[in-house]
Amino acid sequence: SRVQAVPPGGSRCYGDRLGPAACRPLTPPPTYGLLPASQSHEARVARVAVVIAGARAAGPRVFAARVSPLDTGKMRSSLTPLGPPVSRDRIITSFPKWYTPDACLQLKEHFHGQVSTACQRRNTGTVGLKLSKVVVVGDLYVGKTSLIHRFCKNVFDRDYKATIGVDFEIERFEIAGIPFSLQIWDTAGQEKFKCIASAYYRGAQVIITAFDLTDVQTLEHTRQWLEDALRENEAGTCFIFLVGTKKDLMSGAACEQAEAEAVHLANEMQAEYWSVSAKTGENVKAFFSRVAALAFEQSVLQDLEKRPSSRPQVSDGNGDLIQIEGHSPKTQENKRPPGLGCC
Ligand SMILES: Nc1nc2c(ncn2[C@@H]2O[C@H](COP(=O)(O)OP(=O)(O)OP(=O)(O)O)[C@@H](O)[C@H]2O)c(=O)[nH]1
Repeated sequence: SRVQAVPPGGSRCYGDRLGPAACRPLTPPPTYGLLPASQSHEARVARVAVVIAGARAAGPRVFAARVSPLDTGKMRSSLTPLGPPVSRDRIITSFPKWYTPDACLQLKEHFHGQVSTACQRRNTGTVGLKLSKVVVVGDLYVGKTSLIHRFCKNVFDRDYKATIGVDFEIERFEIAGIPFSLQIWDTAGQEKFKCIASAYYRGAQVIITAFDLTDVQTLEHTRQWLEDALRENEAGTCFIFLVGTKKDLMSGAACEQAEAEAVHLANEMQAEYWSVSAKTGENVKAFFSRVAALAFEQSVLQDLEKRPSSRPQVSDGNGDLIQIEGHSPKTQENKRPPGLGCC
């Protein structure tokens, strides 16, 4: 594809086939994000176009490096608790439940004991200041963008506008009294944009593989999407979700059949299964609350694990205390590496 110039304030569009009308408008970069807030929106749009153009010439790695979501240095400062309070429906006080016990990552109903204690003592380290990365992948037209927009903006657009490359939203929560943010990456399902989108898979704490409940082929393709996303991440570090979209278009036996197939595949993938509808909003909030809670808990546990003082101490026989190396603060409650299924 040829790289096109982006008109000031116009759409993000650099494919041959898609005209500006077919493209999603560029989300204005967040002020704490990748580009200086002092620039006008037009200037920032133009700069994104330049970055994209450079990246297309040099390959997706460079693109990822230039605007890497892992470069959170600038983001941290603005994610301090000084921001506006989170909206009520982003406040999570009890551990959100799974969709089905037949394919869920954790069957427990409460936060891990050590996490609850750390939250009560406001002793969650840097967790409240970090962004947890969530990547949404899946075939074109399955409804990835619609799902994200329903959750983040509470809107639904019936018209299809292909995602070009990637886009992201940041959603702030308060979990067990601690601020927590998800950075939700929407990736393009179209094959020709895959190389750009895949440059953003790295560093994901959560991978959401989406398929259309009305199209069984899109379910079959989720294996490949997951494989591609996992290739960019360390084994066993990601929570995996399999999400069937457009639930409003399914009912009765057909829905049960589609869900049964999906649950079967979710178990093979070690994923948690959810059915949602971006159109009606069914299960959308519950799903993202579950994502946020699992990611939050894992982040707190990892933070506790890193602290030398959290390691248990035993006497060395001479009256001195020594720390037990490599001991995890996790208890029986959470024995497996976070991210692996534990039903
Ligand atoms: N009925 C119904 N339609 C939906 C739902 N979610 C998405 N759609 C429609 O499905 C089409 C594709 O949705 P998108 O969200 O753009 O799909 P996408 O997966 O982001 O597509 P790409 O950006 O090309 O990867 C749009 O016309 C949406 O209106 C849903 O829950 N119910």
